Amino acid sequence: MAAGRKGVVLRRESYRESSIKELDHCRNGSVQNGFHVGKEEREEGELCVEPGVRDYEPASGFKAVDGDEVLPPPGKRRKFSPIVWDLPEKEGVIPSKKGVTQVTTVSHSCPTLLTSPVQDGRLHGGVSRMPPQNSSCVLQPGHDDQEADEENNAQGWNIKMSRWASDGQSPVGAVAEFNFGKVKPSPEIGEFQRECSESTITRSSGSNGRDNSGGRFDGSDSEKEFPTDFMVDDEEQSDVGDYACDSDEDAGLMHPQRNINMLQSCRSVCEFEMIKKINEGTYGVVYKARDKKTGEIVALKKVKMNIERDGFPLSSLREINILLSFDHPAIVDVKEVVVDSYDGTFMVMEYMEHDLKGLMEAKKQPFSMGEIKSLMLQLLEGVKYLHDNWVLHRDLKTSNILLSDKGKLKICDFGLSRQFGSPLKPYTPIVVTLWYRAPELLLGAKEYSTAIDMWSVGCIMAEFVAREPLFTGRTELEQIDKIFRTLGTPDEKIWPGLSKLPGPKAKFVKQPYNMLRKKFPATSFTGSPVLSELGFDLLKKLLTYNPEERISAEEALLHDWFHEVPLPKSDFKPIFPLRG
Ligand SMILES: Nc1ncnc2c1ncn2[C@@H]1O[C@H](COP(=O)(O)OP(=O)(O)OP(=O)(O)O)[C@@H](O)[C@H]1O
Repeated sequence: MAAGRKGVVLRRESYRESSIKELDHCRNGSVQNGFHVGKEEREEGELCVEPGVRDYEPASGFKAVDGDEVLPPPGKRRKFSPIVWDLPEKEGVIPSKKGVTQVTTVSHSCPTLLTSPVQDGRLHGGVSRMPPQNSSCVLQPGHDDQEADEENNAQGWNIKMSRWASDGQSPVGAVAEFNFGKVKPSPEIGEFQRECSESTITRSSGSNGRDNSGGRFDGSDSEKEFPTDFMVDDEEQSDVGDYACDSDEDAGLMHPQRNINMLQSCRSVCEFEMIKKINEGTYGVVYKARDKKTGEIVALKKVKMNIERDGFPLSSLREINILLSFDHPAIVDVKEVVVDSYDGTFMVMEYMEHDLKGLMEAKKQPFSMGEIKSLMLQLLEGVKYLHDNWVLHRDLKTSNILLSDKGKLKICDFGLSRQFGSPLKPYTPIVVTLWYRAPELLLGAKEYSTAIDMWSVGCIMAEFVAREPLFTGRTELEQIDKIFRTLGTPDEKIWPGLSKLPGPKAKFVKQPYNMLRKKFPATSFTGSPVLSELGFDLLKKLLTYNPEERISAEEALLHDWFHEVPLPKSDFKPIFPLRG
């Protein structure tokens, strides 16, 4: 295994119980994180997330399955620590001490992630912050949808259990899904404005909107409809976090069993002025918007509700969860989560002027080699940070890399790569992602590592230089074929274990030579940037077949190419064209 590579199959030995602050957080109406995850009755190894900064803190560290102690990097601080790497004793369920499967549930008004015990395919009480009995809570044990399988694991997320493992390995525990009533398609900007101006707010006298009930609700309230609307009036918007409804109960802001005013955790999207729609992806529509209070320009990503399953996509929850927890200059910053009156949930992100895909298509001038090095350094720093924090991005591609007009790079779109390889969704042709997919995945590897991201980084580096994607297959077979034709057909000698991979048994092209250098000649007559020997060496190391030998982000950052002239350019001139 290449130095610096982390074994991604981890077993948590133990962890120090964190103090439970989420209830207070909600009551205090903090809008800092606007989102939190937690549970009141924690079992060993359950998701434990809370808002606020705290140290990364497994008391006794993690152990890789091969027994090597793998400690998180010293001195790393997270906003909070959302990811727990428990490996279930038995694939298929998320075990807990009591042998109870944990499911993840989501509040309708603010994506508060809750975990609750499930037994016999039913949610069981005992956890006070549960949705009401009549909130169309649908348990789907043994759901065969791959996404659902993975969603089951969102709270005890574990790479080994992810969709990158085989279908057979995918856990098939129960999944809780809540039908929160209205699901509205993504609104256009005009609709936002209407929604915000037509709506009204009712204030409760003397109430600051916080949970003053002291848990006064009892089980009898659980028969009530769980209203999904709450109204906010324009005029009241300045009073952020200080509004409430006539009665928390009537407004549905309190769940009878939760004792939490969930609304207080999230601001309303009406506090933002929509400027334009930037893009629409598989999981969300992204808008450019202005925070009416601060004037700050932000990007709002509206989470697309899962209409068929009528629920909050847990892959989006995971994205929110990860992005709220990470803090790195090369990872897009999610500031908070806001909601609208139709169950809409938006991630408020720092706004970036470009994504690399759009920019490379629109930009007439190629990036200079100094700029390419700077972009690669930033990308590798971001990927190293993810890998240091035990996260595989799994969907690195140019459209998921954002760039400011000053050349600051940020990785975005977390939690979506789990859709990789699932039945095609109409919005995103899978071929797009296929292009960056590592050969071990194409060949059906059940175990994988950080190396899959490094392959994608190699494809991106090649694209920076050539200004076009490197391998552009339309199907998995075509993708493999294109890779083999360029890099040579691998064999057991250069990739031990290859023959054991389950992947397609098709007869692949026999290409004995690596033709990569032909695509990236050392000289150019067109004036486009050329890869030096050192640059080509790094590219080759990124596009190495054997994942065990593929260069890690840590190693790549130390590569001599970055010390060779032209040096990485630190001062980008404003990049044009700006997004239209
Ligand atoms: N913070 C941001 N600032 C500016 N633009 C952004 C931001 N985040 C996302 N975008 C734009 O929106 C696009 C889609 O975003 P994102 O990839 O997060 O959505 P998605 O639904 O997950 O897309 P995909 O179909 O690729 O999975 C990006 O390619 C980028 O152009």
